[in-house]
Amino acid sequence: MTISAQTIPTVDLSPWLNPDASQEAKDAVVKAVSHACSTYGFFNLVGHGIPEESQNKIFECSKEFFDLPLNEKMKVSVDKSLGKSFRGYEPSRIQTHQEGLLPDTKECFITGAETPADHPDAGKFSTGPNLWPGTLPDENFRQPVMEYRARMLELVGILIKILGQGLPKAWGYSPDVLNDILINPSIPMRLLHYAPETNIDPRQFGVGDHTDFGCVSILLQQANTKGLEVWYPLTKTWIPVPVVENAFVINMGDTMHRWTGGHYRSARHRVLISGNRRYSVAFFLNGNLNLKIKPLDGSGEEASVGEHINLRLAHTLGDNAKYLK
Ligand SMILES: O=C(O)CCC(=O)C(=O)O
Ligand SMILES: [Fe+2]
Repeated sequence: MTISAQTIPTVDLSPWLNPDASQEAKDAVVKAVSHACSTYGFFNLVGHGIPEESQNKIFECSKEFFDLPLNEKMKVSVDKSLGKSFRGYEPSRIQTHQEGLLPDTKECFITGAETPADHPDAGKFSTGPNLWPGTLPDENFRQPVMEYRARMLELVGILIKILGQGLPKAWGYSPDVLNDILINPSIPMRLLHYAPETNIDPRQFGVGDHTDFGCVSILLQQANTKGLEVWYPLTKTWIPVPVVENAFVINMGDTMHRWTGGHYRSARHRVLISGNRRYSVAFFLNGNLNLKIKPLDGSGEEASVGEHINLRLAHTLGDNAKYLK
């Protein structure tokens, strides 16, 4: 038998969201998600109920922000965020994912759960107030960004429940076993912009070969763009992830991989650069940073979610890890 994979699977969430759908139809969603996450670690999600206006709006926000002059963007750069909260603008060519690669060309704007500066945890890793550009009116930027984040949090909560139900029955856990990750979670979101590049060095990527650090990532790709690729170990090839209309790309991160003993795979992926501009939005469920997770298959040691993610991020930042100090 030859193993070939042209692209990642697509899963329709609508039976899960439909109160009139049969139990069989809901079970089929669990099966499809579980299979996609254990085989590829990636899938396209359709039937998610998030209106297209909401998707269009977040791209409008991205364009408004990235069109600002560099000096305006630098007024909210991550080095200005409180302590280790890691919010705001991250310029191009800051993060390097692999030795031998040049730093990523992407620029991004990072937000997280809004924690006021006087909260006792503000300034701890991934925790604190967001930075908002003073020149963009709240109703054009802050409000729609926060609304989109709220929708993503709701969606990731649904995905965690499905993933809990899809764990191997032989492990004997309650389907709620993953739910504690959703208590006061770290949920960074990156508006991403890939400017058109000329004279492309083969060591340069929009985002270099990496795995995500957290539990579940939800990515929205701009229509009619390309560049995202996933590594498929069975064929040892990079599979392109073309944009599927009205779909989110869902992928597993390292924390989920570790927690499930590799059952849900954190797959390597990267973004190629080209002469074309591209926007995307990546929402990451890192999860409750204080939670200690032990591989559910009994395969390894307990680890703290927060320490694991902080170390992984610092590694990719190299000298720029000063932003986390
Ligand atoms: O922009 C994309 O398509 C992917 C971005 C990504 O992989 C990341 O930010 O971790
Ligand atoms: Fe990623």
